[in-house]
Amino acid sequence: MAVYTEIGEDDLEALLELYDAGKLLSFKGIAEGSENSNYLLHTSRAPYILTLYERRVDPVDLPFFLGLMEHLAERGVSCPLPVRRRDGAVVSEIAGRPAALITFLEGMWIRRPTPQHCRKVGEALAGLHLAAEGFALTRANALTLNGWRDLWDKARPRADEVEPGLEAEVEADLEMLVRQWPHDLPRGVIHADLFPDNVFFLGGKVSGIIDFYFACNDLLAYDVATCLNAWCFEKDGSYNLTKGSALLEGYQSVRRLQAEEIAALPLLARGSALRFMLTRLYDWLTIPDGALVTKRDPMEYVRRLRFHRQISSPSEYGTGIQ
Ligand SMILES: Nc1ncnc2c1ncn2[C@@H]1O[C@H](COP(=O)(O)OP(=O)(O)OP(=O)(O)O)[C@@H](O)[C@H]1O
Ligand SMILES: N[C@@H](CCO)C(=O)O
Repeated sequence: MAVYTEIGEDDLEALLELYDAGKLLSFKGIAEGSENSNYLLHTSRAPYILTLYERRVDPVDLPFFLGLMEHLAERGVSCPLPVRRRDGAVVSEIAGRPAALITFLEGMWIRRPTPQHCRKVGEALAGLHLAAEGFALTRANALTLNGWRDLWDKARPRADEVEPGLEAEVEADLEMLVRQWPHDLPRGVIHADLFPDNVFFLGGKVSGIIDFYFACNDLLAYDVATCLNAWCFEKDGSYNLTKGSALLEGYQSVRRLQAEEIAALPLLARGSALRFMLTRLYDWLTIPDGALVTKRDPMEYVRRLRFHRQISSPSEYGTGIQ
C-alpha cells in the first residue's frame, strides 16, 4: 500500500480549480507502489493520476522527471503526460506535499512475464533511450556508487539481522564494484527502475511506461542490467536464459549494444542487484511493521547478487556471445 498522505475532498476540489481538468467526480488512493502516494481521480473530463511526492523524491528534481515525461511523450513514448495548470506550472502542493497531476494510462502490469513480454520490454527500453536523446535537463544518479555507500553505512550495522554473514558479503561486493565500475560506456537518460510494475501491457503490446522518479543520466547498459534483474529471474531465484536472451534481442533490435557494454553486463547486473538490495534493506530495517507500505524482500536481491558473482561470461545472460 502506498498512500502515505491522506487528502481531503475539499482540498482536492480546490486543487483542481487550478487546472483545466474538469470537476471532481470521485477519487481513491492506489494501493500499489512503495515510493509515493498515488490517487486515481475521475473528473468530468477524464481519469487522472495525482502523485504526491514522498520520501525519496527531492522536489528540486521534479522539473527533470516531469520534463522528461513531456519530452518522451512528444517523441512517441507512451508515458504519462503532466497536466499543466492554467498558470503553466506543473507542480502543485496538497496536504503539505509537492504534487503533480498526470494523465492516466490504460493497461495492466504483468505479474508473470513471458519471454515475449521480456522482448517487448527490451524494445521499449531501447526506444526510451533513443527518444530521451536531446532532453535538455540532466540529473546525476543519486543511487550509484556514492549513494550505495551512504545507504550501506546506514544499514550495515544491522545487516546480519537479515542474514548472518550479510555484512561481510555486501562489504566485499561494494569494495569490488567501486574498484571495477566502468565509466566509459555510452551514457544517456535511463529509467533506472523499469520493473514489471512500471510497464503496462495491452493485448501483448507495451501500452505505457510509468514511474520516472529514479530517472537520471547514467550508463545505458546499466538500465539493461536492471531489466535483466527485474524481468528474467524466476520466483525460485533461478535466471531464465530464454527470457534474458529475448530481452537482450528486443533491446538490440532497436539499439545495438557495443561489445564493451556486453562485456560489462556481469558487473552492471551485480551493481544493479546491489542497488535494489540496499534500498530494500534500508526500508526493511527502517519502515515500522504495520505501516501502510509493502516492504520488499532484500534477500531476493542478495540471491541475485550471488548469481551475478559466479558469472564467468556475459553469454550466461543470453547475449549469444561465447
Ligand atoms: N499514469 C498512470 N496511469 C495509470 N495508472 C497509474 C499511473 N501512474 C501510476 N499508476 C498506478 O499507481 C501505481 C503506483 O504508481 P508508481 O509505480 O508510480 O508508484 P511508486 O510508489 O513510485 O511505485 P514503485 O514502488 O514502483 O516505485 C501503479 O502500479 C499504477 O497502478
Ligand atoms: N522497484 C523497486 C522499488 C521501487 O524503487 C524494488 O523492487 O525494489
